[in-house]
Amino acid sequence: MSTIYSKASLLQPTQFIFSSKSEFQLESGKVLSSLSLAYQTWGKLNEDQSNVVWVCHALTGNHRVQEWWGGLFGAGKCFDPAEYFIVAVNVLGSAYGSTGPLSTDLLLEEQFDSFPVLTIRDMVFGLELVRKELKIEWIHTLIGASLGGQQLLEWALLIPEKIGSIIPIATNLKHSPFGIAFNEAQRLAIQADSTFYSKQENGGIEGLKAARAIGMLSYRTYEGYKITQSEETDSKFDSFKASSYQKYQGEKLANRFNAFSYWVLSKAMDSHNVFRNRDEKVLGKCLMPALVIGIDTDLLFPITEQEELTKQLPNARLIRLKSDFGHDGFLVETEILANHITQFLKNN
Ligand SMILES: CC(=O)SCCNC(=O)CCNC(=O)[C@H](O)C(C)(C)COP(=O)(O)OP(=O)(O)OC[C@H]1O[C@@H](n2cnc3c(N)ncnc32)[C@H](O)[C@@H]1OP(=O)(O)O
Ligand SMILES: N[C@@H](CCO)C(=O)O
Repeated sequence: MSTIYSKASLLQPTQFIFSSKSEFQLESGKVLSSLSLAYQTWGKLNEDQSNVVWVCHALTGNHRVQEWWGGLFGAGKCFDPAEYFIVAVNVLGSAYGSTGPLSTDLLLEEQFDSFPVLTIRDMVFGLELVRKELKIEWIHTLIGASLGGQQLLEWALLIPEKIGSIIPIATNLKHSPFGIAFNEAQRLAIQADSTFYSKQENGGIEGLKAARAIGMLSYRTYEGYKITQSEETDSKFDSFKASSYQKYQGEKLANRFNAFSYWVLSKAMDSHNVFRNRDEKVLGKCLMPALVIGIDTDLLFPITEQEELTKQLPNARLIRLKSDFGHDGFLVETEILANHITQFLKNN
């Protein structure tokens, strides 16, 4: 195990690696031969350890929250590191330093397309290891959207007595048939690239680009594309802006991610079901205040899913966020999000 905890007193985000040489048991029954989790802390843990804000990131996000949620985290923002001790872990299976399909310290039979199936619960057991390493016994606020919200819910069910409040955004209690179908369409695109099976770092990269282009359709909306990708002229019959946008988004992801992690994380998203092997009233034990946020145009995690979540959590309030940007609204509409969160933090 390795951390340099005292560095967390700096007001700059600081990166760490948690590592364990012990086998890590997965829900599938398989084990990972070793485990590393990249994480970041930002701010200072106060004396009574009451100021922890823990962030769970979405599919292709990472632990460096300032890079993708700068509207919520930073000096003068609703989660200001001068006030809060902000922790985020790069999720197990991802591509930003945590154990994933490209980790060279894994056995060969665990790498590339042979990386074992992960579930959201596996990810949360990874978060638990980091929490224990940091000796955090109380999380003031746990926040996460999309796949991050799925982790949040699983974690809140695992340690409800250690969590002060939760902010699940654009997420669900179990992944829908529609969501699984979207993920499968993306995995089919990856599989259609035969280099996915070549046991090389860049394997499946063309497939990944196509997968991202498909994914974008589930993250955005008709209206969003109309606003950003409409042509200025009616004279065109080819080379449309919307086409080059789709290609660009594929390239952009391919430059910062890999097909194997994308595969594994999308499978984990599919696995999400808080009711698996549990009672149907299980949410009743999450008594902490909850600010549930949904986006009115979200196709992938429609607001009916957050309505159901709000109904099942004993102490929850639902905010319906208006956005033209669909599911990705949680990354785009940070000003409105920040207003609601600031109000929630004042009241709890
Ligand atoms: C620094 C990092 O790597 S952050 C890593 C963490 N990433 C994440 O957490 C993932 C979450 N983030 C996201 O999904 C996205 O970044 C979002 C939702 C926040 C915003 O999406 P973006 O792709 O940045 O915005 P948007 O959809 O408006 O596209 C803008 C980009 O498309 C380009 N673009 C727009 N229209 C077109 C077009 N017709 N043809 C080609 N390119 C186009 C723009 O030039 C811009 O390029 P840039 O990103 O290189 O500046
Ligand atoms: N834009 C988000 C979508 C999934 O929530 C991501 O890439 O993580």
